[in-house]
Amino acid sequence: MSTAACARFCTPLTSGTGSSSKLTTGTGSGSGANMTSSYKKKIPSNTTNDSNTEATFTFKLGRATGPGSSSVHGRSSSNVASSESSDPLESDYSEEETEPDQESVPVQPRTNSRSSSSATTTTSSADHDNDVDEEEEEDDDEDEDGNGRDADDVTHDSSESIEEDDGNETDDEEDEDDSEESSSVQTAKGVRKYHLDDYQIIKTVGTGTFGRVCLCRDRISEKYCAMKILAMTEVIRLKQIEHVKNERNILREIRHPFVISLEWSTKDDSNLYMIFDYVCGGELFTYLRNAGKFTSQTSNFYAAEIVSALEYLHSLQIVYRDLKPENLLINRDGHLKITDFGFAKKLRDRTWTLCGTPEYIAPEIIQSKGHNKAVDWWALGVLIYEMLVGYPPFYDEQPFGIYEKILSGKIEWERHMDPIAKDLIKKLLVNDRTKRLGNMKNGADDVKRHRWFKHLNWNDVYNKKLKPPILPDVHHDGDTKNFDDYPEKDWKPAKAVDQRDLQYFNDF
Ligand SMILES: Nc1ncnc2c1ncn2[C@@H]1O[C@H](COP(=O)(O)OP(=O)(O)OP(=O)(O)O)[C@@H](O)[C@H]1O
Repeated sequence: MSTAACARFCTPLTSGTGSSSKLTTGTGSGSGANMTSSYKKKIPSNTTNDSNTEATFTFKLGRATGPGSSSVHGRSSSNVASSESSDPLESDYSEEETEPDQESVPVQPRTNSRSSSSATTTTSSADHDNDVDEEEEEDDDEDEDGNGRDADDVTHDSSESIEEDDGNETDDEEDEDDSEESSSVQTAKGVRKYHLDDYQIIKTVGTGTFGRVCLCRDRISEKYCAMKILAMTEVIRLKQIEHVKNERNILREIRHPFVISLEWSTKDDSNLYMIFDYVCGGELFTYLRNAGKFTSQTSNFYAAEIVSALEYLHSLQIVYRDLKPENLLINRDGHLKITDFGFAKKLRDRTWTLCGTPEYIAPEIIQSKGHNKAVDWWALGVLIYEMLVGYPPFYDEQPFGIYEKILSGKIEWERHMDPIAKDLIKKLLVNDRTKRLGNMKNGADDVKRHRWFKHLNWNDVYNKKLKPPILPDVHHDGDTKNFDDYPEKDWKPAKAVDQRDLQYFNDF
């Protein structure tokens, strides 16, 4: 999330940084959100372009990143998450095999507006050659990956993964200590008693729907960290309790070189806190908007690290559901860290929650068919396209228009696009998820064996042996130049919740 990323975590601000969005929940496909807000966002100066251009964004569903969009650099995308019940705990009813079309789906708009330098981010329509592809091209069936395997030849197996009865049940025992503002945690160096006061808050580096993310410094280890602060009142109001608990629970379970590491989490009467490693290079989104588009080689590097992470998450039956450049941070060493697990979910079967960001939503989510890890492979196809072209394949001013385009299966291709990358994108953006690369019998292996990745040694990818195409301009581990500035005085202390509401977070 970034500035505009005020979607799920919208701590009340008095002005400014994008969290003052007006959010109205609606029903239906998620296009009914009325969310208007605007703010100014400044792209950090040390990325590809050095100018600190300011741009104003309007929050709405969908992001202004389409071809020919006047604000092609900006993104006003929204996260959408469905929930129907008036019970704030029932923000995600996927455990029940609810008839999907019975759902009424209040929308959690996400406002990931982004700005970037106008000098470098204009997507030229001149090199955007509208060669409308009606799903298949003549050579498509002949396309084989490096191992002579054609995606469509792979045994189809929608292999639904297993959804847990309740993704939050497992932690009750361990959580006894975590219900206070301090807790003891076993670390590599022994047991450490953590306390919120151990962290000196330095600066806000990001905002979200329920709060903000701050750079802070651990007074004990002197390490820089990122502290995500979520106002409980907002989490309850937006019925995102289960999503937030999912996020914490899943993050506690996972460890991967390209996934953000959760160090500790706690709460007080007003807020939930999650402490992460601080990733000082900023968002991939910023680099992409400043560059306009990435080369095939650069896109390949980032895609490979994401494939490695998705394979890992899916092996744990975790579906991520929010893949997009805003949620990909670049570390000081140039490697990726996937952040924001607010929509991640442990699966036992399909899930029905409408969530994600319009441009990256898979058709089966729009159609309320129930979805599984295949949605992440779809989003990977969208992401690779966006990296190579500079804007997403399905774009419209309105979310409904985006959804129509996603369902139509039509993609416009640039004439000079790398044909091998194009082949992979086509095999990921397959509407029928049982035929989508990554979601068939061989899982992620089918993606890894695609010709676009054939030069890669996947162990080298995992071990960060590939040379990163971009090294962030960072002077020290606590450098914030790659993030926007947020007026700190705008932050009001979150209201304390009463004891009854506090119980919702007993196991946080
Ligand atoms: N570990 C981190 N290191 C550095 N910056 C971070 C880190 N985690 C998050 N950020 C910054 O804060 C922003 C918000 O974080 P995140 O997306 O996790 O919050 P969110 O509240 O879930 O957002 P949203 O409401 O869009 O879902 C990120 O986009 C990023 O710019």
